[in-house]
Amino acid sequence: MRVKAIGIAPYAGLKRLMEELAKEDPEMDLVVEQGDLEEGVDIARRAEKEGYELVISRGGTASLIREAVSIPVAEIPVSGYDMLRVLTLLKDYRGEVAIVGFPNITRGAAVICDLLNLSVHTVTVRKPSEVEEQLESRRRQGIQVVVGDVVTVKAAEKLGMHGLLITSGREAVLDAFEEGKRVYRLFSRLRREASLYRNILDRDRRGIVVFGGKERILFRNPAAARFPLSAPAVERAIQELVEESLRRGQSESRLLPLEESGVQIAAVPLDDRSGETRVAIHLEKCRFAVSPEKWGCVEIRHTRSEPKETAFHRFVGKSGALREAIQSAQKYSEWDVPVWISGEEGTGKEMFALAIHQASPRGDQPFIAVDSGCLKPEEWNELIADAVAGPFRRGTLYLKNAEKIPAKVQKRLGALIADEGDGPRWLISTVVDLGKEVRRGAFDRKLYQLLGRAHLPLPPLRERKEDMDDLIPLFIAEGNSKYGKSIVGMESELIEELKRLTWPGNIEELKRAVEAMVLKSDGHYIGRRETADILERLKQEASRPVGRELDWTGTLEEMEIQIIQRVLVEEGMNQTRAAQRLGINRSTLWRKLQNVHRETPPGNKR
Ligand SMILES: Nc1ncnc2c1ncn2[C@@H]1O[C@H](COP(=O)(O)OP(=O)(O)OP(=O)(O)O)[C@@H](O)[C@H]1O
Repeated sequence: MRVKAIGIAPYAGLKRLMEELAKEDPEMDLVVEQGDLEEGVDIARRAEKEGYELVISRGGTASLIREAVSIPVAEIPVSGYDMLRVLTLLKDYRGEVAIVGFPNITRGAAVICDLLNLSVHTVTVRKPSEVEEQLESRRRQGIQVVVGDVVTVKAAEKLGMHGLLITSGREAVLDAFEEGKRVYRLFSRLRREASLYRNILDRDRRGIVVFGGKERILFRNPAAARFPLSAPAVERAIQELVEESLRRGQSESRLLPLEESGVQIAAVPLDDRSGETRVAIHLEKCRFAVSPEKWGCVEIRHTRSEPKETAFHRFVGKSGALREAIQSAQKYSEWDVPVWISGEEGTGKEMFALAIHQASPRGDQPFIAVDSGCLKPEEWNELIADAVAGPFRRGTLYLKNAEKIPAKVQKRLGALIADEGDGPRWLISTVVDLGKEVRRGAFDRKLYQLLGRAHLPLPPLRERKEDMDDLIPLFIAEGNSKYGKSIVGMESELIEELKRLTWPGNIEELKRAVEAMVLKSDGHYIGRRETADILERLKQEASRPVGRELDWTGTLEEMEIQIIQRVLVEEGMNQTRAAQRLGINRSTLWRKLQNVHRETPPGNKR
């Protein structure tokens, strides 16, 4: 490897020496020009433009060049030999001598003068402009001879003094050649590496932008131009993500709905030992159009605002059923498997799905909740494309009302899940009995079997009424902050009445009812009097069919089971009263109830 180098010699003799030595070095392709200080800098600048890869120069000239160009600069050192040579010359000189120069010269000179027992004044300067001033005052002291670099010698001549130049010897020049080649090799290796990374970044289809202190953009790849970086929503999201990622010292991401499609934005703090805070922003377009008009069916959340250990802390209620569900969900969150959550409307399915996501290793990625009933066929295609190869693949996709997924999509989902390749974590929820849907051919059997491996059945509120003792105060508190009230509780008689209702809309319905009561109440306690109309409405609601509408597609036996279930619920699970209403005796009811339990999906005790 030959190095195309430019030598910049501050004095003529050095030019000659460098040229002579370069001829003997097969790796050195050296052209030498003469130039001191600024003159040398101009030569170096020009040489860099002309494609030279290395500069070799000396002393102050080399230092100035280093500041001005971005190719490596090797310096011919002023060696001990050089100094020794010039001082030996002065050994027998009787008059006084001064050495005037930059620290690189005076430091070594002082030691040598000491060794040779020479009495020489050493004067250190920091700027070329100081040289003349120093020489002037030495001259006034009667000193006639000064030793130094080219600046010193030139100034001495101007003032009528004798200037002795410290010339560089062969060894110093050869040292500089070796140093230059070493630095050049290192430099070109780094440059090759940088160009490799640059190439990778330039071809990345993600937009990549690197910010360094005070929102300065240090780098952006060509793909970044496709993203509206200065759109207010994007700017805000980037700023928040940068702050968040630096605060936590980890990557943070967010899916942002933009006009024509969604964009996944991630902030990655860079630990590049530069001593400067740098954050890379990755931008990736979704194919799935997360447009505002679809916000009813698609919701994207970013959750890692709390430590993942607290994901399940928001659940209120001490019933065994709830605690059991939380335990299973915690277990499922650790495995990256699809989970099927079933339960009547408002039982907390989405809350569980979100908690599973948050507690999982994907918690810092987006959680995308999709209402399966809302999507058109082409939107399913986009959604799956983003799930397989787009930004959704790292997050969690929660498909609610999964019984409404079109048959074709069920098959594709089944194949995707069975494949177990890279892709999102799938969570799905249903309000209907999927087992029965499978039996009547309305749901894909393979998908059902894959989902059944991790099933989380959520019991309706009427089967865990003790949870209401904790839920009611929680919803009062939420109502207080929503409506600016300061209610401290609810009359116990009213609580008892609420517990007697069947709550077909479950926790969601309870929440809305309590909030409505908070809004109506003026005192510190919610009483029955001022909330009588709400209670009445709830009673009417409670008499509507529980769970879902009667399903007329099943067999006679299946419909009988549905009727028994509904009457039982409406009679507050009282079997005697239910049997009376149905016109059968209790033992017949009991026998039929055994069928009910057999028909219910595994673990879903209704
Ligand atoms: N154990 C609980 N503690 C506190 N709040 C709860 C609990 N369970 C559910 N909730 C609240 O009840 C409401 C309904 O829950 P969620 O939306 O998760 O139900 P869902 O089963 O997904 O409903 P749907 O079937 O209608 O989509 C939410 O506001 C949720 O925060």
